[in-house]
Amino acid sequence: MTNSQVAALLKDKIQTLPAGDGAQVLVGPIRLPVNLDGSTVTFQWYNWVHLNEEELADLDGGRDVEALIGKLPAMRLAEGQQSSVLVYGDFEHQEDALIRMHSICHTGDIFGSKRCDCGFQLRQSMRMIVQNGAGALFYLADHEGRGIGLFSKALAYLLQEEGMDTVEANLALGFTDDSRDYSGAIAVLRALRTKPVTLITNNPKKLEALKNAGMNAVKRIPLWGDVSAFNEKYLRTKIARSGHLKADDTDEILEDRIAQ
Ligand SMILES: Nc1nc2c(ncn2[C@@H]2O[C@H](COP(=O)(O)OP(=O)(O)OP(=O)(O)O)[C@@H](O)[C@H]2O)c(=O)[nH]1
Repeated sequence: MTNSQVAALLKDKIQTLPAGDGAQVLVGPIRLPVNLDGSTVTFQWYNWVHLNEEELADLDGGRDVEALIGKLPAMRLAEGQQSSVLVYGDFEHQEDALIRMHSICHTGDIFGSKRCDCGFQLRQSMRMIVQNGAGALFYLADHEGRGIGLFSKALAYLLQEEGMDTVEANLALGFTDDSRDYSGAIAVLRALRTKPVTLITNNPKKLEALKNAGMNAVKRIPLWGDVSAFNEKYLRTKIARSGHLKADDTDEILEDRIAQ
């Protein structure tokens, strides 16, 4: 099959969204049945890659799908990471929709590490979105370790074992506490929905990022849980130093753990 024939099959599922110093090339929707607590739930999955202006110029601003197909092997995409979004229900039209901007956590999301609450938040937010009837889970691949990358997060973990908290460890390695950027995800959200969204997060900076980008994000639902001896300090540091907001029952959730 020629690149032109492949492009003809795919072109209706590929769009280019202006973002920052280039654009996101967004692919989807793709039907994705997911095992959620033993039930099969079908999401619509979208994936995107950021291309800079120079890369876009070779692709007629992203419109030349045939040229894009031809370039894929040389782009070595497996060496970087691409973000994606799982969409559920009538995300474009339902009045109330939940979204989660989930920062990738290799250790928590994939291995089930108990040093953080990320794996719990990932699964729980999927449940909440399905229960709500419509929503979207953005899985942000360039956010590892709050933007420091997996290798640096490994070093930060070692420094934490020497007594530093998460913020001190990031600073000691020459980073800020939090260098995450949401502009790519926001460009995609804008293409998928313009009605208001409610954000699942304990982090008010995420809501601010959406609001500052002009998004219709007014509400926030907290998400605390899966507290254990392994992540209690991490969770308390989030509240004490990183500006995460407690919910009405957060103290109870933390104290319950201690009583166990
Ligand atoms: N630098 C660093 N990053 C960590 C550590 N533990 C988890 N992370 C990363 O933190 C990110 C999640 O950020 P959190 O601060 O837990 O939570 P948040 O995303 O700001 O807020 P929520 O929306 O409430 O989850 C993920 O990318 C994890 O990889 C750690 O000890 N050090």
